[in-house]
Amino acid sequence: MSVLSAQNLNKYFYDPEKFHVLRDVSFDVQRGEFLSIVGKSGCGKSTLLYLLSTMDTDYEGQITMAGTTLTGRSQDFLARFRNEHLGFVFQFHFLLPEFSALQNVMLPGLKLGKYSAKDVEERAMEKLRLIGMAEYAHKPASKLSGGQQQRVAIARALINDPTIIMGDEPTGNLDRANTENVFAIFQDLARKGQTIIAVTHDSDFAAGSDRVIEMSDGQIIATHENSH
Ligand SMILES: Nc1ncnc2c1ncn2[C@@H]1O[C@H](COP(=O)(O)OP(=O)(O)OP(=O)(O)O)[C@@H](O)[C@H]1O
Repeated sequence: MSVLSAQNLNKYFYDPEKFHVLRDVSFDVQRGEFLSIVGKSGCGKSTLLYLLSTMDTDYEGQITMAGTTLTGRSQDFLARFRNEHLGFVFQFHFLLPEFSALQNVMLPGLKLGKYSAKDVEERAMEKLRLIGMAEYAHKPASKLSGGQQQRVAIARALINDPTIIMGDEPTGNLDRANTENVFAIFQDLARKGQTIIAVTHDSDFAAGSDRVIEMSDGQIIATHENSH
């Protein structure tokens, strides 16, 4: 079953001249699929992810996610939708340094307003356990290593049980050992049925996902299914 459908996405920048950055991009993502988006620097990967994340609404075409048409919706609607349905893992973790790992993971859960603070805390601990970080729950984020911080960022992305996890270079700032660790967490999540879409430059990361979309000059030029 398709959980995301992008239809004929076109996007232009006007800086300083009109630049056609996404050209008729269409694809579907199935529930539980682990999808990588690859391509040379500047081909439009991050721009595409930004559209899919509902953060950029200035485009042509249509995006449907979890049965909901997102194109043409108000900012309030999209903010609520993001909180409920999407989890984000970026190249830089953007944790609040003075807050503990647990508090950082809890924040989007408290913001959603669906569960009591006690329930959010229990859920946050469960997510930290899932990614092997429970023993660091009460440490300030600033006292964790880069790899540990990125794992906490993954737990934070999971707190509201998102329909889709979106990653923009989720291992881009990590050394080899931490890259492998974070990738193993993504694979484990995918095996458990989590839908993941990640932009990556890491060919090993892409090769370990279920399907790879390759972009060039704002277009999809190839799609490969990986057999594991
Ligand atoms: N706000 C903007 N205004 C004008 N041009 C932009 C803007 N953001 C990105 N671009 C241009 O759009 C193109 C696509 O950028 P994008 O960041 O999506 O590429 P990318 O494939 O993610 O690259 P990288 O792998 O280096 O992150 C590039 O040529 C970039 O210079």
